[in-house]
Amino acid sequence: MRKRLALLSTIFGSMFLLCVAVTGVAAMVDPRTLAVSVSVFLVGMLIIFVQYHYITAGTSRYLHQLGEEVHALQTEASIGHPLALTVVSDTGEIVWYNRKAEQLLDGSSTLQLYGRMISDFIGNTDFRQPTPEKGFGVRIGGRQYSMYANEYDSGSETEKLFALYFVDDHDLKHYTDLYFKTRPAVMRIMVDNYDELVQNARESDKTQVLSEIDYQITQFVEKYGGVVSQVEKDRYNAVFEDKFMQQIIQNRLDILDTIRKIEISDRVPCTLSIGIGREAPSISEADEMARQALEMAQGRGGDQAAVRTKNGYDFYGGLSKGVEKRTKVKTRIVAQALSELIASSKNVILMGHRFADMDCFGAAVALHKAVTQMGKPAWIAIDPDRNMVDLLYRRVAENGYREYLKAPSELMDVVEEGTLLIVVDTHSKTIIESRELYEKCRSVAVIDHHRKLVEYIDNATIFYHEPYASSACEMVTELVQYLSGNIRLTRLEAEALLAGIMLDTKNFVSKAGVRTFEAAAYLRRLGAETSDVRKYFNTSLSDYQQRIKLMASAELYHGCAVASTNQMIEDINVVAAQAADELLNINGVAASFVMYETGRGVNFSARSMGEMNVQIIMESLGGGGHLTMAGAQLSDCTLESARQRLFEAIDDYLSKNPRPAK
Ligand SMILES: Nc1ncnc2c1ncn2[C@@H]1O[C@@H]2COP(=O)(O)O[C@H]3[C@@H](O)[C@H](n4cnc5c(N)ncnc54)O[C@@H]3COP(=O)(O)O[C@H]2[C@H]1O
Ligand SMILES: [Mn+2]
Repeated sequence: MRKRLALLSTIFGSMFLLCVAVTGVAAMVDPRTLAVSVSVFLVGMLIIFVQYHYITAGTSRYLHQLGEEVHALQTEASIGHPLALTVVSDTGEIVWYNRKAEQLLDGSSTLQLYGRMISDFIGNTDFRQPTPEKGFGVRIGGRQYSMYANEYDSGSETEKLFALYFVDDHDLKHYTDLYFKTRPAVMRIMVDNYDELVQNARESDKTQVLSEIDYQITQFVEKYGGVVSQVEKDRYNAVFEDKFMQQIIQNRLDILDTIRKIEISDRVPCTLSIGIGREAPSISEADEMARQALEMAQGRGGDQAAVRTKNGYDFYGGLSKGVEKRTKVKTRIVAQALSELIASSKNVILMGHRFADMDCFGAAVALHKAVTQMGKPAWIAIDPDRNMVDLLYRRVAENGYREYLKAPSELMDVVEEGTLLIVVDTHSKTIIESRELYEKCRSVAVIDHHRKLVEYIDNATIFYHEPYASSACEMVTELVQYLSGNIRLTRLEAEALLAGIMLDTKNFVSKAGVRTFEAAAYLRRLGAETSDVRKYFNTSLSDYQQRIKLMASAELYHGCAVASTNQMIEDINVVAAQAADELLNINGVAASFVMYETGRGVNFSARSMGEMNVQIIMESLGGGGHLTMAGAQLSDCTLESARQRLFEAIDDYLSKNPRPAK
């Protein structure tokens, strides 16, 4: 409007100038007309002036009126706005509110809201902070609102004002929440050692034990409002609403403890493995996740629960040693499959983990014999300089194996389409002897006894994984008896296997089960003597001295012996492993940890007497292993910060798994 008035004044201005010009010209042509011209000009000017004034006054009256109407409309719009709106001072005092806000904050009472504090309604939500994208979540009168704040700074001395808008999205939030809380979560439960229980329990105990297990599982599921069905004699499937599953997880799956407490005459412990699938887009996917999780829980030795979420796995329990499986049905099936796989391959490469020890080397040597007896060329991939099998390696090389022991790089050329790679004593891509060699081989089989890691070789045709076995050598001793071709091992090969078993069981002290002794007996029959095998473990005087020094550096931390060295010792891997073994002999030591610098970082050797699970502690540092024997490697890390991280890992473990009071 103002623009138009400006236009008008320009027009009037131009007309004025035009009149002056016309009058001037007229006066020059005939001075007599001057008087007339001037009079006409003046009259004209008067009319224009009056007109202009009139238009301006009318316009501004119109504008004023319009402004008032708009103002009234604005006020009315705010007052009657469908959203609740309040204006509060910087301190939170209510200075203005609309009708909706009156209803919202005051209900039916006629109490004035002016002067009351907004915090009486929204609690301690700080509206002065920048409003989050989806508003502040506030709860008023049992309903949920999103509150948006708009700051108004008049610039004057007076304090700031804030307009607060309340959007009622109660239903949206309520039902979203309900959706997440009631989404189905699936649990698969398996009795770890059903067959052993049935075989070993007395007839009179049998039914009682089995019905006790059944009763406890049903009770547990009912307590958390789930439904359960027994799908096989030793398997149950249950479905829960996710909020109850969360409670179950918060209570750290106490059903594991309940079942472990069931007493059986033969002292066979009774344990469960549980797999849980949560946060899946559909129930069938949740079930699939539960299946994978159950497999994982079993692969880690049973007596534990694995929870599969969209981000990976969480584990609970896993504190008992794992129950031995005595039936060898699986071994026979695997042996058959492996025989077929070997028969259909062109050649075979056997490979263990980096810094090969007697367990992986022994297993590789015996399998090498089996494969060559089946008529296929085979090699063992082992770094000749970086291993822990010094004496055994030499003995084996001297006895006809020299041409078959190759560094991984030397074997890259023999890999062809039909090459089979058999990985022994590890199932992790990160600690195998050679990643390049592994990646070049199309066909892979894995034979391992370590507790399952989340990162594992996932493309294996045969994944023979037995966390209950003491060692890879125990597994291979059993396998060779079932492989086709009637394989006969020589005395040296039997010794290599026995060395592996003795290494991993610490001379039949830890993890040695019925099957371990059966395997040892078989090897003994082939001529292997424990006293001869012991010689492969002999160390040099300097290693012995280093070990004593290392042990002397030990300090105690919450029942754990922690020793470390930053000296470069030649056979540090073996020295550290042996020091860790020996530290367990100290009274009151439940676990031992030995740390050593490698030039690239810090390595750990961890051992336990079975009461603490060192696998879990090492796993939190990126390593793994067993309940009683584990390790980890931290790269780019100083000894001191490694020590700190170890202490934190121990603290964390103990806070979740307190040691039973003695
Ligand atoms: N990043 C990682 N991820 C997953 N697992 C990891 C890991 N780092 C280490 N581990 C596992 O932890 C276990 C302990 O390793 P550590 O080197 O202390 O102890 C090794 C080895 O150093 C030690 N050893 C070798 N020669 C020895 C000897 N002559 N005397 C005594 N101990 C010996 O015997 C142990 C054999 O243990 P085993 O192979 O069954 O299992 C190993 C290893 O596979
Ligand atoms: Mn091993």
